[in-house]
Amino acid sequence: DSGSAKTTPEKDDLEYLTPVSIGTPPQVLNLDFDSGSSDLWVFSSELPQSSVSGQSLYDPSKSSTAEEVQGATWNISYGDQSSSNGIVYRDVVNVGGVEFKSQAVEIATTVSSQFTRDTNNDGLLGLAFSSINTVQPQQEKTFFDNILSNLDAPVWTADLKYHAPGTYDFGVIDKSKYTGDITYTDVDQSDGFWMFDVAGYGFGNSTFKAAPFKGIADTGTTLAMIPAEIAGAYYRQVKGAKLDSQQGAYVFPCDSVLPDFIFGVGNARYTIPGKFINYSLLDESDPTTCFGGLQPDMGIGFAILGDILLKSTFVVFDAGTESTPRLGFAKK
Ligand SMILES: O=C(NNC1=NCCC1)c1ccc(Br)cc1
Repeated sequence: DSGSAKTTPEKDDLEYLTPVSIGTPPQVLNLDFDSGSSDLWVFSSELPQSSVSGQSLYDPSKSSTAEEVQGATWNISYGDQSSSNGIVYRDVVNVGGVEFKSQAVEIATTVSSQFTRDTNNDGLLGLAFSSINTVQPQQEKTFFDNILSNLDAPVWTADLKYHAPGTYDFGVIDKSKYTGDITYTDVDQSDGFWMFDVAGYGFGNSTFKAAPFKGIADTGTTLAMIPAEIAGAYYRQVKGAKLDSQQGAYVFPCDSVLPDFIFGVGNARYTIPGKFINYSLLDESDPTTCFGGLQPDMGIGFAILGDILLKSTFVVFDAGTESTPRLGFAKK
């Protein structure tokens, strides 16, 4: 099997939403594909109306193939302090033409206010490793893990774009989506994430610095959270940039010209255009102050390489054969 699903950015590329078909007859929900978590959960008919503001709801009672997983519950919180929890059904799930008949579909009975406010986001589809799935008492597998043995190749790929729709592919590496070679690097999955070594960085007129640091490839995080000293050195090149102590984030005049940011994977070098790093207005009421797409990580010991970085490349998430999983990066 192989399949391809179009993914569409919300305003400012805050997140990318991908249609997923669940149940019989199919109920289509738009989910946030998240390589930083491993639960597939959806807004559901079981939520109090006060928690729903326009989202599409999965109603298992309307699906002839839905079966409740007796006694199973889930409870997740994300890096941005959002959270959700609920109970578990199994049902047929189809992504871009690739189907799994008994996927754990975690239905929300509670969602935090960030999710309620995010009116087009109907839930998440986790694509990190199944070792961090939160279902209890028996952990469930991710959609990718479930379909892996049926895929023509043990991979999924992300082709995210700046302010434009992209694609998530499963089971195939589409040569039309990248140029040159794919550079692969080993993944350490021990924390359940797609964690890899960034070989170094460069920006503006400074030469590339071979200063390796670890990071996770996280399609569910909007920005790129990098080591604080690197973020500091980058914004020192931006006239008027400052660390907004209230946000704990760098802001700068919106008319700033931001340098490109180079990152290394193995011997390869990839460029995040400065344009991508001029992420958005800090708030709609002040059109002169903008918010950076590169921000300091919170000292958790590794970087969180979210969409700002991922959208500048074509990324292969490779489960590998019996060997270790790996990540591939290519220019596009
Ligand atoms: O939650 C994480 N990624 N996904 C999402 N963020 C917001 C909604 C979905 C995340 C994962 C690992 C680390 Br370390 C920090 C954050």
